[in-house]
Amino acid sequence: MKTQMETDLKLESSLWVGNKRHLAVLTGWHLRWTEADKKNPDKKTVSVPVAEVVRVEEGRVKILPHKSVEDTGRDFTVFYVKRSNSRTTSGLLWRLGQTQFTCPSRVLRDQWTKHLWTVLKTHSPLRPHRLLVFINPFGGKNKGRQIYHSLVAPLFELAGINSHVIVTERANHARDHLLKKDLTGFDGVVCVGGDGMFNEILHGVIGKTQQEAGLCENDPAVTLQQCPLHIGIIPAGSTDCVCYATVGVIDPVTSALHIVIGDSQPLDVCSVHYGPGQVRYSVSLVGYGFYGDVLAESEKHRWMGPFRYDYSGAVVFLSNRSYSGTVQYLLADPLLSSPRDKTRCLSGCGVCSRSTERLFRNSSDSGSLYSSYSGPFSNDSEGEWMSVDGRFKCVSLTCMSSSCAKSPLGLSPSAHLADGTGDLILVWDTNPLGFLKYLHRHTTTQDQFDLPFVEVHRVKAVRFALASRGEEAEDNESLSNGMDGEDGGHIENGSRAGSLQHLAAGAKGQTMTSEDKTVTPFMCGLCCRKTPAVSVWNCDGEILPFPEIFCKIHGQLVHLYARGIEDGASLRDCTEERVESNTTCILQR
Ligand SMILES: Nc1ncnc2c1ncn2[C@@H]1O[C@H](COP(=O)(O)OP(=O)(O)OP(=O)(O)O)[C@@H](O)[C@H]1O
Repeated sequence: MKTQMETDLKLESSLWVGNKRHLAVLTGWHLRWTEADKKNPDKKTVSVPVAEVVRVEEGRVKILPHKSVEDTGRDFTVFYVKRSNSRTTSGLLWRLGQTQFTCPSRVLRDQWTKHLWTVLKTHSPLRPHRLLVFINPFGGKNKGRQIYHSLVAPLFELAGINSHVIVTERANHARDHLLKKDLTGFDGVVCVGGDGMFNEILHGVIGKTQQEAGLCENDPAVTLQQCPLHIGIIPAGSTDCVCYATVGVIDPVTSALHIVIGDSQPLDVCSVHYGPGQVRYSVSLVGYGFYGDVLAESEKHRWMGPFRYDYSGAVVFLSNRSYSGTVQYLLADPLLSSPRDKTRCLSGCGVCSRSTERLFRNSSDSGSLYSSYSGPFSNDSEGEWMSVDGRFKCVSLTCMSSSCAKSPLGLSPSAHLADGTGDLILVWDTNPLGFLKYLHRHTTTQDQFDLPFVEVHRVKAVRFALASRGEEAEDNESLSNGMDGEDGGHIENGSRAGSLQHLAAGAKGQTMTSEDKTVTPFMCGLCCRKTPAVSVWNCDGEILPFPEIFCKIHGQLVHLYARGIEDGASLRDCTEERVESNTTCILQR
């Protein structure tokens, strides 16, 4: 069915592109042009969604090496998003396409530009006009400034975006600025850096929103206010996992174009409450055990650069540790989706869009999540609380697939960006070979959950408590016994029954003793029986100083300038083959 916009705004003319006559058509949704030569059987149509038109300018416009405009009175230039395949990753790269049209008269030219500007305004209400940009000059390979000024700033300028740029001088500079300064007039915040820098900005934006709403973000019972400022990520870090999982490629030009056209991707955020009333936010990994130990170990080897993660991973793997604890989790509705349904959260994801309505319908009473946590377990209206205890290699919670270049499908390949849930992955204690198999599957397309010692649950909240010292001693003993003769199966030394238990007990977080915090030198677990009792939590690359935590997922708390991972196969069918050859691609890296 045609919309009002489509029927009202149809414009069709014969225009020149280069030295060839074309039939150009503008509807409410698309700008299309096709070569008018009836004899040419190979003529192609270029079809650009209006939402992906970056800029329309009168005259013949060139932007490289410097912007120049030649106005003959009959020309106009359209800049738009053009897709191409990436040679290095599986995703689609976005580039700036440019086409010059020549009209038979100035009147027709004015009619075309006026119509294009009108549809652009109507279609893209979220295009930013003013942005606050933070550049971490020391992220990744120290190229943040260069990436921004050579690849991103020219696009912002072309799109008429006014940017206020701050090069950070210390860690938490961006977060403090966001919390303290007046942000009136800004449409969004841009992070030029890696995941650590994004996390800083995430804390600043969420903190500022709650501050202005008069809400106490440390209180897990509070329903946090959705943040009005969009966040854009220009990848310039070492891993750039959040960018990869929300855009599909790590490419500054692609990300800049998503910002320019005002794409909007809602994102779930996990609040992690620990210690006496403290909170941190996570969008990718909250991990205890292996992932906590790898982070703690890698902090000692920062001088190695990004290689420190591989090195520390190997060291921690060889230490063969496992930890006791009790994990309690509030199950999400299994009828809506499942972490093993083999779907992927792609651009326009049905699960996320169905969740949008549900999340906002329930937002008025979602504070009751925490009430269920502090009281006895029950099958309340929010879902079912479950409890398991035993020894784990790792306990991980992720709000997204957490895919990255090294693990293209991620920690939980079917996790959704914006459905108000997270995936809890419990890897029970197993022998080193079994655990290696689990880790290796992250780098392949094999199902990492199809192992007897791994389970995954789609959840809305999680609580982790340490085992009591008595239980732990027992566990350690059974660990040493269980080591012998196991091959890939998990070592049965805890309760996996999913028994319903009382949550009130131990609700207060236990702090680590100084003995727990002391880093024991890692040694091969096969020859070293005494392992430390407590690990640390890795919260999106930050170490949490308390092992007992409560996590709650806040559906769609923030919005990114992104649209989720595009399905390359379907887009290739509908756009790439129809792009004509004389369309130039500028700003190519
Ligand atoms: N000027 C600065 N000096 C020192 N540290 C900074 C500065 N600006 C930001 N930081 C901090 O540097 C940390 C790491 O930065 P960033 O995430 O950009 O790069 P990275 O660690 O190389 O990449 P990734 O996080 O993707 O692995 C962030 O936690 C941030 O708080």
